[in-house]
Amino acid sequence: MNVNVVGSGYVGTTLAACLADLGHEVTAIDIDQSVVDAINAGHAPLHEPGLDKLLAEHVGERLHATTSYDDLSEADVTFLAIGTPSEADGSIDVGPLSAAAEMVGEALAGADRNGEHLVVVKSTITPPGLAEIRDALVAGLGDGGGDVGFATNPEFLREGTAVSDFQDPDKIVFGTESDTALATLEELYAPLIETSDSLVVRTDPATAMMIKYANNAFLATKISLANDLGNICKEFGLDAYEVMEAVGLDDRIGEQFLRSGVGWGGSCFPKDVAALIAAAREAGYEPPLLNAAVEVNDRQPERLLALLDAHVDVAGERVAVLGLAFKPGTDDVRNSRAIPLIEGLQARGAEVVGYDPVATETMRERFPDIEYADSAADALAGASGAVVATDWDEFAALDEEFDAMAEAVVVDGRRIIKRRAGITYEGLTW
Ligand SMILES: NC(=O)c1ccc[n+]([C@@H]2O[C@H](COP(=O)([O-])OP(=O)(O)OC[C@H]3O[C@@H](n4cnc5c(N)ncnc54)[C@H](O)[C@@H]3O)[C@@H](O)[C@H]2O)c1
Ligand SMILES: O=c1ccn([C@@H]2O[C@H](COP(=O)(O)OP(=O)(O)O[C@H]3O[C@H](CO)[C@@H](O)[C@H](O)[C@H]3O)[C@@H](O)[C@H]2O)c(=O)[nH]1
Repeated sequence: MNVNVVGSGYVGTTLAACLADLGHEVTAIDIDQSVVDAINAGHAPLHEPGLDKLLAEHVGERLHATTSYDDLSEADVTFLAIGTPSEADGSIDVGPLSAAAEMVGEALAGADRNGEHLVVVKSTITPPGLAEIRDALVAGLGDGGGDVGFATNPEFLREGTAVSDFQDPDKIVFGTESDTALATLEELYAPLIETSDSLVVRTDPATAMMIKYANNAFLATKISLANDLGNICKEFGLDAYEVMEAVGLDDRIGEQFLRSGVGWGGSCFPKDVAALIAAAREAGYEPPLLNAAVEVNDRQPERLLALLDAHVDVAGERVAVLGLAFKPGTDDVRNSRAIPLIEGLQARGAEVVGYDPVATETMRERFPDIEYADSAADALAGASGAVVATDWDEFAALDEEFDAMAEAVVVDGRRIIKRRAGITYEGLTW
């Protein structure tokens, strides 16, 4: 099939590359010329393992990128993969997605088309917010929208494993309101459905989006519960990892997303949980459990710093922050737990030095004035304390690097550092 993907961020670029890999002709559209240039040069505009390889394989063949909406109507399907960032009250800013929907409508209006053109919302948007996107599309179409369909197809990929998550998902959710739209999405995904064990969920557009929010709310709350229990374990002098490993053996609970520590960050969990709370509140319901999940998460960085305070007064001292990305495998620092840690250290008068294997430049945009080291060893040299915000594998191998610290106090927010003689080691929940 012939497909447009509007928006070439983490989701859009992965979607475009993976659809090309499934055999479709794909046009990636983004308003950012540098993003388009990177894709056309066969490079991912962001750090995502496996994406460069797919782009190099398909760019110039079945995949190309452009800033122009002019030829959009030649495709059968247009995905919207635009960001839906948070507003101050937690609700999402639908402006960019709305604008893109209207631009798609305008590009489709009156154009010669081969049967129904399906516009699919891939972005995460609350069920009540969906109407605004449809309205924007209809406004763009004007009188020319007779055979344009509207659907949702929420995305469940994780950053750092986006390509493999897309290629082998647990489930694929189609939110459609006509047989034609459902048939189009099933044809598009057919190669993937045939080759993977993915379960297909067929529902309406709003329910599909609620599934996405419920999924993320459940996972974020699961981690917060692990953190709440982990904090209790720490007070009792027990190891939360030993406890939760055993708890996870229960099939009804499952072993994943029970790793306690400095909490959940990233572009999705904080934003999506906040958006669901805001939309529920707007609809007249205040969700106590989701509010508590956020509260537990917000407190973890300060609990970590309190453990550091118990061993060293960091005012005027050099303190290393190991890991800046919100999780390993990505250069994304959106809502990274490293951010409140850096802010907390700065508030204590510490001289912060950050290190991350790939996220230094993205964090530099957020904190231009702290020092950035080229290696964990350089960050630790002369430091009077170290805090661990990201569980990059390379941190597990750190050993004699701690000997170069002025005071070897290490507070681990991710249980990645090996305890050894000569360092004062504190785990957040163990
Ligand atoms: N990042 C994830 O892991 C993930 C996973 C699942 C779902 N989502 C959801 O998917 C959506 C996209 O997330 P993302 O992280 O890929 O966003 P992103 O911010 O990385 O990328 C968005 C892209 O859209 C482009 N853009 C903005 N307006 C445009 C327009 N009018 N026309 C064309 N391009 C335009 C931007 O230049 C940018 O490159 C969000 O709703 C997010 O919640 C994200
Ligand atoms: O046991 C765990 C698991 C994760 N985390 C943290 O939780 C955050 C999110 O991790 P993860 O879910 O792996 O990454 P994301 O890329 O944010 O993916 C989530 O958000 C995406 C965007 O909506 C969804 O598509 C995915 O299904 C969902 O897992 C990170 O800060 C992790 O460090 C923990 O603290 N403990």
